Amino acid sequence: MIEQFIEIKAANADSLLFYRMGDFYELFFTDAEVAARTLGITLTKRGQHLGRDIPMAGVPVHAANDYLQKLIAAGHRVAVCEQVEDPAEAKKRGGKALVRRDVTRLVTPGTITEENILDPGEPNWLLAVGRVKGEEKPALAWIDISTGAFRTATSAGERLLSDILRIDPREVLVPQTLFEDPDLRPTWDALGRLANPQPNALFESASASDRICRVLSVSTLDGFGQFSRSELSAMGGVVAWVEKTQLGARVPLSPPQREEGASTLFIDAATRTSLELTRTSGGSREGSLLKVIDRTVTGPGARLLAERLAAPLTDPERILRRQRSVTFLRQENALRDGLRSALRGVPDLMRALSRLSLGRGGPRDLGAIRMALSSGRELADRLADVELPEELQSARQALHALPEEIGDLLGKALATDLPLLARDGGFVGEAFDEELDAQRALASDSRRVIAVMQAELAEETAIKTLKIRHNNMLGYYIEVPSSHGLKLTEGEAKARFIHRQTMSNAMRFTTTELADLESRIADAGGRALAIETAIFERLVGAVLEETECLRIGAEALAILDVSAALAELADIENWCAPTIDGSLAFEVECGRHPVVEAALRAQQGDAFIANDCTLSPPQGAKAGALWLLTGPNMGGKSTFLRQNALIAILAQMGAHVPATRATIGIVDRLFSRVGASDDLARGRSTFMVEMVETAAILNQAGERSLVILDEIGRGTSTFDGLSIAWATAEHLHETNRCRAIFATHFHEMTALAETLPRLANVTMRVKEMEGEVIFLHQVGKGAADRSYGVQVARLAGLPKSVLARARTVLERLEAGGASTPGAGTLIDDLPLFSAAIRQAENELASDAAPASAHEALLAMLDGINPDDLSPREALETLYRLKDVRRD
Ligand SMILES: Nc1ncnc2c1ncn2[C@@H]1O[C@H](COP(=O)(O)OP(=O)(O)OP(=O)(O)O)[C@@H](O)[C@H]1O
Repeated sequence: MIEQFIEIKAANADSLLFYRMGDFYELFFTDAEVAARTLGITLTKRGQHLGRDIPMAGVPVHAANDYLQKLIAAGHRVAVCEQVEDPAEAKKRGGKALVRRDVTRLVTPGTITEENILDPGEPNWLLAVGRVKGEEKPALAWIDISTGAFRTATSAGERLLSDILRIDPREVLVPQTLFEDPDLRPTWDALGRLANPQPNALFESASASDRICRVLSVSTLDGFGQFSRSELSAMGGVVAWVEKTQLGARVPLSPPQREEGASTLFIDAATRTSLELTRTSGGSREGSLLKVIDRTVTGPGARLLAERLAAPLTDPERILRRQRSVTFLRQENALRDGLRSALRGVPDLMRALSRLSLGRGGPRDLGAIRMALSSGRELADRLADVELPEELQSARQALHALPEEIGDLLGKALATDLPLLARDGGFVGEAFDEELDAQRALASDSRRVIAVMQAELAEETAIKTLKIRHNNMLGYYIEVPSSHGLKLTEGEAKARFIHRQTMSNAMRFTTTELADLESRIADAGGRALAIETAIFERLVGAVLEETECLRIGAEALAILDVSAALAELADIENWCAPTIDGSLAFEVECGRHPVVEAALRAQQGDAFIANDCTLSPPQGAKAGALWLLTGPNMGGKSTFLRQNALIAILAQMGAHVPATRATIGIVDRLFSRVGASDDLARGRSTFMVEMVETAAILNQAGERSLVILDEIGRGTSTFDGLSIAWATAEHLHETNRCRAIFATHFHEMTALAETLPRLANVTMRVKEMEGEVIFLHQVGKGAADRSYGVQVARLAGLPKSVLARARTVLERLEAGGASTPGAGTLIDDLPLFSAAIRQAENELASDAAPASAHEALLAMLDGINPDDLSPREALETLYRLKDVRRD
């Protein structure tokens, strides 16, 4: 057996092998060790191989899905190996012949379909990258086999990572040569375990067309548009992987849809992470913008919302088409409520359809389609006779076009309570199939028929205590007390009653009639199941015939859900419909940050303070404005920066926005540099990360971009930082000419307003009362004169002694007037240093023993608090120490 395992494992080396043995999937060797570690199951051993114990671990078949889920989540792939022949067949080959086994399915993160493994609100994209020689730009193709969605796009080297992150796939297939391309190394490193290198052959562009045509059952791809060879390579790769993992099952793919690069707002990887659109920077959905705005009531709706949020549009007409649906449903309260309650509980039609198509579906999936069809009809009725905006009109049309006859057929065929698996039977309702009803009647009538037979036999034999019973060994039998048993073994009765067993106090018999009845009952059960299985296949076939129509209907349901959800959100949260046009305007009146606002509300803290933002080209100017935002720590600068970026995203995804009024001239690229984090894995310090991201912005932002920059240059010395921030602001203004907000603690930069005409100074207001600062969170014209860092440090709980010392240092620094006075002056002025130095100098002057000079230096060192020193001050202190030693 272990030889069979080794052979199958060798063909699936990069997967954990689930090897079916009875009611368990067993894992052996290192697979067993990995599984035991990941799943917390017991590691045992079974036999020996090459003189060593074979490690083994197993999971029960009935609970395999839960274990699969954990292994997939941990980034593993699993090959499920089943028995592929009847044990009886194997026996025919010889007593010891092993039952044939083979891999029947490869489970990988991007190819799962199980309802309990999938998240209902998230798509499960499998993505492939392709790039052929002679074509510079890599292409992407991605499929969600749980719904059949199939997309493709052309990317570019520098934006490959951001494009991949926008799609947010569960698995990324990469041709081996691209995986080894040093230029793309950082992309694969950033993707980590998601990237799955595969042999180049999988991505052969020449054979890709045929493969895709075969899967889509078409003779040519021409009808779907012209694809580049790189696109074909990516599409071929992703389709080949689906075929490989699904091992021949028919995948219900929809025709490939091309996404034009310029049609979506470009959001680079760092921006996407820092804005926490669909996940927080910690990776969780909780606390993301998506979580806060999601009011959808169905899984497909939640997925569509996430998709729209991840890829806002850049065509005003397409945006407005979506926005009009939201505005309409916002006004039509009653209709919206009705739609939402009808949508609640509508099952996930596409996922059910996909499972049926892959041969992994069951009666409940048919039930889901039955229910989705009847809900679709109900929703279409609700929308009938209403004057709808264009997008909703198309949705209504799609719902009207849903195949009524399939709904009726399923309605008639299916019972109310449905089992998970077809082989469990009992899912076809009564009066659907005569033969089935007859067989069922026979099976269920058996009790009555047996009771009648028992009464007749008791009368005939005059044995009142005669019973007909059943057990697994004998099946049905007649039982009489021993005292009567002999009667049945003599005379005429002997011919009729066939002796089966003698017990201590009873004897058991059967008759030809009873045996007949028994086999009829057993057959009836089997026959009923066979009829049901055939009906199941017929129903699945009929449903799959209508795949295209059902898919369009499912999309319509998702669109209704998203539009109604965004309308509900806008209504409850009091958002406004932004004006969208092709200008360079950016006007937000009373804008809010939806996530911070929700958090403040949840904490029952202060109300969120709304703020205006105007980045439209100032009078007479051709390019947008640059706001230089100063203000205290904790004043709300980052919140303000982010909220304006989020408003642009929400506006361009077609939603209403958290403001009282907004006009957004299309933004084509959005960049943000907010918050600092190091990237130790890639050997980059915090400052380095900041500079790399700033470089990306300065090199890419154009007139139509929106840029938000938070505290550029804080990770280095004051002068260096200020110089970089200064030059960056000038570059943004003069060269990039984009709309931008630049937050900084370098108050010196406010002087730039004198030379840069489109730059305006704004500040977060604070009030000082009895030495305390009160953050007003209000943005107003002008510049801040200080950062209130020490006050914020107090709020954070820094020790009192440190705060007192910091205040003294600050006072001296401010009195000095310069931004970084020489540390020498400071040391002289501030008591701790001067005391330490004086002590050291005294001790050296009095010709103290070297030990005491040493101690004096130690005392000086004790007096230094490195956190309080700027790099320059630190250097000066060092010289000072050296000087003391020289003296
Ligand atoms: N407009 C607002 N209304 C009410 N509270 C706000 C507002 N903006 C920010 N806050 C509150 O102030 C906190 C700090 O905001 P934020 O992080 O934006 O400040 P900051 O100026 O960027 O601080 P730092 O300079 O220290 O990074 C937020 O967590 C939030 O609780």
